[in-house]
Amino acid sequence: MGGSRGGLAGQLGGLVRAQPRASLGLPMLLLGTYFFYCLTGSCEPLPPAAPERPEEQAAAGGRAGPGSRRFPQAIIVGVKKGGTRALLEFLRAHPAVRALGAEPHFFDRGYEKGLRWYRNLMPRTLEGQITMEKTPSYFVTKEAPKRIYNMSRDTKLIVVVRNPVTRAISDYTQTLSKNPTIPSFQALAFKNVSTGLIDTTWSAVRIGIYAKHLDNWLQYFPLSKFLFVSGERLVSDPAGEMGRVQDFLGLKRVVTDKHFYFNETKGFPCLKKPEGSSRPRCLGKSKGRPHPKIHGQVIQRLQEFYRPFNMKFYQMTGQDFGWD
Ligand SMILES: Nc1ncnc2c1ncn2[C@@H]1O[C@H](COP(=O)(O)OS(=O)(=O)O)[C@@H](OP(=O)(O)O)[C@H]1O
Repeated sequence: MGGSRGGLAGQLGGLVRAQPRASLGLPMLLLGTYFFYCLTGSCEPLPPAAPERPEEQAAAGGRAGPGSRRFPQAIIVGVKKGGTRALLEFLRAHPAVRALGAEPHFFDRGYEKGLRWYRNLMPRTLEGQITMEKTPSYFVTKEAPKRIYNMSRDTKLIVVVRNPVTRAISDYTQTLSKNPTIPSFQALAFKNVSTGLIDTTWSAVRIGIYAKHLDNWLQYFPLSKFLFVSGERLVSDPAGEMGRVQDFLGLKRVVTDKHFYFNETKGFPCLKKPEGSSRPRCLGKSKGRPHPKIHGQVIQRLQEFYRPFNMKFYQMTGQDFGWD
């Protein structure tokens, strides 16, 4: 008996003695987990949640809307001045697409804020809906492919491309509108006007060397993850190009020619019923603005400069964009 009482006491004693170890061990484990969590950048304070759409707020009686915030399954990664805003707005007319309106610039300028911060920016989606965002500068950001791959290797990537010469002029037009005292287009485009040497360090020129940038992306993503949208066809045949985009995203072809009309004043296709509105709407004044007149010889020289890069790009993508 005594032995068994001793045994019981011993067992109890063992438990009692074991307790301080357990009570120290658990906080240590929690602390360790927390530090590991912080090291991965996940414990930073979250930004305010993305604003809900009015109809979501109403449906939830003024509280946070239904659905959940997810990482985008598809991103419009480029190119600047390619027609990325038009594509995003056309996609938003699809009920299964929820897209962030502003450009988050997460994978180029805001990566240190962490993936949770990024996800929290996204609009809420319901089952069957996809989340999207567009930031055209990702296409020329060295680190972007790796960062997006680390978020999800299944991310679908859309690139809207446009004749690199027209794209460069469009880019210059935008800079000029913000700063009217900048040098002329030709002064910036050439290193030496008399020899016709192009200045490839000027971003308006560099962005248009699509083959070089695509090469960087192909180190991480196979070609099957990309869709290349023709910026020219997005203007001349928006419904046709949108058909390809919806197929690529695995969506029903809901956005069709019935959604568009050509606005003569704007000189561009516009949506009959944009997202959240029953009235027709064209893109803003900064989209589709007149370009300054550039000398024919300057355009020709640039066209020559881009030709080999364009050929390489057609070869890489298996698509002839008809710029040459
Ligand atoms: N439907 C429609 N309406 C208006 N504009 C249209 C449309 N479709 C394509 N585009 C072309 O989009 C060009 C701007 O491209 P982005 O939206 O990619 O520019 S940005 O990088 O986001 O600043 C813009 O370039 P600019 O013409 O130089 O202004 C347009 O040519």
